[in-house]
Amino acid sequence: MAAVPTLARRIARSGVRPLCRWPLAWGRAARQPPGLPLAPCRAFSNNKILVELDESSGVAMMKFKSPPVNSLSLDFLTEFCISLEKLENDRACRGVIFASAVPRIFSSGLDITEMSGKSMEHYAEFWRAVQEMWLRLYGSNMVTIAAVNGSSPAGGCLVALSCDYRIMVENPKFSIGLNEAQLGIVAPFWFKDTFVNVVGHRIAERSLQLGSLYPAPEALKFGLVDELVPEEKLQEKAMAVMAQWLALPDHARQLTKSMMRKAVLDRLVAHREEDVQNFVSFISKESIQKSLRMYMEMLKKKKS
Ligand SMILES: CCCCCCC/C=C/C(=O)SCCNC(=O)CCNC(=O)[C@H](O)C(C)(C)COP(=O)(O)OP(=O)(O)OC[C@H]1O[C@@H](n2cnc3c(N)ncnc32)[C@H](O)[C@@H]1OP(=O)(O)O
Repeated sequence: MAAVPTLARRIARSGVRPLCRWPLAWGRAARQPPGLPLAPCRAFSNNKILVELDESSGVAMMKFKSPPVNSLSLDFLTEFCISLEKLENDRACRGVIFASAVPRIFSSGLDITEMSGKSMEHYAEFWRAVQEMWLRLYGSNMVTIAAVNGSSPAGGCLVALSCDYRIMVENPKFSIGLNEAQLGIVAPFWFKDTFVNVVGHRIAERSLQLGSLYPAPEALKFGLVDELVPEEKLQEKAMAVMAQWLALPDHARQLTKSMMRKAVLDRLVAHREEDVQNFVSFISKESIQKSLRMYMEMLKKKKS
């Protein structure tokens, strides 16, 4: 399997820079009365992701900072996996909240430029990184909460669906869903499985066939997200939900999570290379490349 060495090499090459070891403005520091000693907070950052871990609560905040739209490029996915692995191996960390540092967009999904006009080798490397991101996030032992502070189509929706809980800003201009069919492409079986596990078979089947994107209030109606809050309450709400989930013993929660998700994870692990080959042969078809080019053109025209 070429997958593991390739990603491992990219991880080894990538520099993750420690930023500081004291509290930052988003967590306890913001709530702590003045004059009291502050619990330590560790932060690290790479080019596209910023992580702050509050050691006293065991909660990390991972912020996506890859403007203009937090698209899931190969570099983004590699940095995401490195950051998640660091937290997973850190005994001080029990939960992660994911949010965007880019206004109005949580993530625009897979970076279309990684799937268009590139070599077969590139498509294979990119797809392995997408698989790796999902395997690590869906299979994480930590409590994972998506604080969806903007639109979140396709791969962005998958990130949110892979978490344990989703809180979205109540703005109806923000939409979420697996819209792959609108691009003329097909969500793979493990995107579908993850979706079915959240919303059920019927809603997933209809939404996938139509490539539906749902405004936040509609997404709430059928459980694609768990709750809506005003933007200014999002962080506070995510911390409160996290505290609820962390109140349980880790081992009981982790074993339960694994019981619920194992079959779906195992299915990709068992067919990983086949899934890569399937993606490469699908995405390199001229008809699919044409659809992607037209979609990118449509995005550009929408602006003018
Ligand atoms: C057998 C296997 C089959 C294959 C399975 C593949 C599964 C695929 C999963 C995916 O995730 S595909 C990607 C789907 N994503 C989308 O459809 C979102 C597209 N983007 C938008 O709808 C909008 O950009 C937005 C996110 C709602 C933001 O709108 P806004 O008006 O704020 O910004 P824009 O002007 O539209 O975009 C700015 C800039 O960014 C470029 N861009 C947007 N999204 C992507 C993307 N996903 N990948 C790459 N680039 C993207 C956009 O073209 C603009 O570029 P410039 O014109 O400024 O150069």
